[in-house]
Amino acid sequence: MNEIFLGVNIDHIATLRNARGTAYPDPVHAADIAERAGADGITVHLREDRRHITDRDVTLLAQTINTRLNLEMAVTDEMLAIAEQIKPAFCCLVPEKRQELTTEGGLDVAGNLAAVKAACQRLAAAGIEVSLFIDAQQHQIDAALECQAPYIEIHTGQYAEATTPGAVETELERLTTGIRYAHRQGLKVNAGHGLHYHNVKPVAAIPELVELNIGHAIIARAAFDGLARAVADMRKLMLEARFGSHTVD
Ligand SMILES: CC(=O)[C@@H](O)[C@H](O)COP(=O)(O)O
Ligand SMILES: NCC(=O)COP(=O)(O)O
Repeated sequence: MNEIFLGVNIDHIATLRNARGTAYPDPVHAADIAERAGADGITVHLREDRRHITDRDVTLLAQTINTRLNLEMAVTDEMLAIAEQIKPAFCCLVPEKRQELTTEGGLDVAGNLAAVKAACQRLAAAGIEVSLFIDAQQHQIDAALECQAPYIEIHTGQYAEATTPGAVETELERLTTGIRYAHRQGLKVNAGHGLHYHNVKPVAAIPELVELNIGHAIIARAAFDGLARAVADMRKLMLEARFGSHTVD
């Protein structure tokens, strides 16, 4: 049974900082705490409107973290140029609309094949591992294969927003089917969006998954329990789901 890795998204440390325009809390400090608490990677979403993570944050994180940086970004020349300059370990290409509160769905790779394929080639040429943030739909998975992206990240938002046990089960089955299909095609499969302490275990238990990227719920829990404890508790749940509770201290 393979390990399941935790990418901690620290966007909303920057949301709190930007709320007052202070220098604190600093995402660079948050990344250090998260890594020391067990994060296997740090994820940030550099949005076109810089509503939270800024270019300064991405530059300093790339220079200071000890694990690996996963830069989420839209498929634009501006962001591609930033990625080529920063050279994060990973770039996750995500859809973006200025008016959205948060990411609302997966990237339409199938409908934008030429642009996404060109972006993947540009990032690969810069030595960056590319992940495509997509819904668990076969045609999007097939399009990701056509772009020769080594990774995909399956959008778990609909699963997270399901409100009845039946809907949760239906969404989990849909995720599992897509993840298994993608894995069989040779893709490395991550997942994320909307995962929290009460819905993460069924997703973490899917054996074909490599990594979960989780942010909002961890940062929210950190407001009460501290960031180190919030990260450690999430990682413990994930490992329990994958390996059973007897193996996690
Ligand atoms: C792509 C994704 O699902 C998350 O990384 C999300 O985009 C976090 O950023 P926001 O909270 O600004 O949406
Ligand atoms: N790609 C998902 C991510 O990085 C974090 O999403 P969320 O946990 O903040 O919803």
